[in-house]
Amino acid sequence: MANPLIKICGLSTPESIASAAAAGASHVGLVHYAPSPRHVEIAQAAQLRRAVPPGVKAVLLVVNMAPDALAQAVAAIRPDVVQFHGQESPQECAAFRAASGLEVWKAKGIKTPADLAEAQAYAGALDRLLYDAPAGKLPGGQGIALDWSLLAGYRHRIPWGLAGGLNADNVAEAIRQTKAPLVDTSSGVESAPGIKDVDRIKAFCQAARAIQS
Ligand SMILES: O=C(O)c1ccccc1N[C@@H]1O[C@H](COP(=O)(O)O)[C@@H](O)[C@H]1O
Repeated sequence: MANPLIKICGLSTPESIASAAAAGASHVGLVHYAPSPRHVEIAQAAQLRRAVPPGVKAVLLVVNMAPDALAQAVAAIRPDVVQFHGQESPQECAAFRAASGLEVWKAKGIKTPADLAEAQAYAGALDRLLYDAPAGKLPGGQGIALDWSLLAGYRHRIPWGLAGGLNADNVAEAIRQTKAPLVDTSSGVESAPGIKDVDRIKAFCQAARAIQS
């Protein structure tokens, strides 16, 4: 199995972006969602985006954002990828993808086999589906894992990734069970909500790459 891509999300300082890149992350995420402890304003996100080194993709995470506001945010930040993490429909994702020309991901909360089957309706509308635990108080960033056994052996209709409660201690097992081609973490590499920890980022990336089959 090839090494999975690694996304470290919820970064809010140039130093944490540099740490994630140095540790081997393929993607770094900026959260623009006011209720989140990882929220960054547009101007700050645009500055942080300039700190993302070549070869690492910048992901802008948004939740149910109005199309005009999203277009303005994208124009200012210039992300490589937009990750929708709310109730955005396949039609909305497809329309944004066609209009922006950007790579588009959509996170879906998965609790049952039916949820997983329903998520495949996004095939054709996206570049990647991201499976997460179902929304709680926040739509994501909750540190809660989904039941990985749901994904074991599943025939996905679209490129995908695994999010939700991943950390250095469990990511290897999550990859072993699910064969995830991309793993995504936020709260699992923090010392407190919104505060990224360089050593945890390093340990996560090492553990994600250590798996062989
Ligand atoms: O990180 C947040 O605060 C957040 C807020 C709103 C939507 C999504 C958010 N985070 C994303 O959720 C998944 C799982 O996060 P975790 O590893 O369980 O903390 C991931 O894609 C985060 O980027």
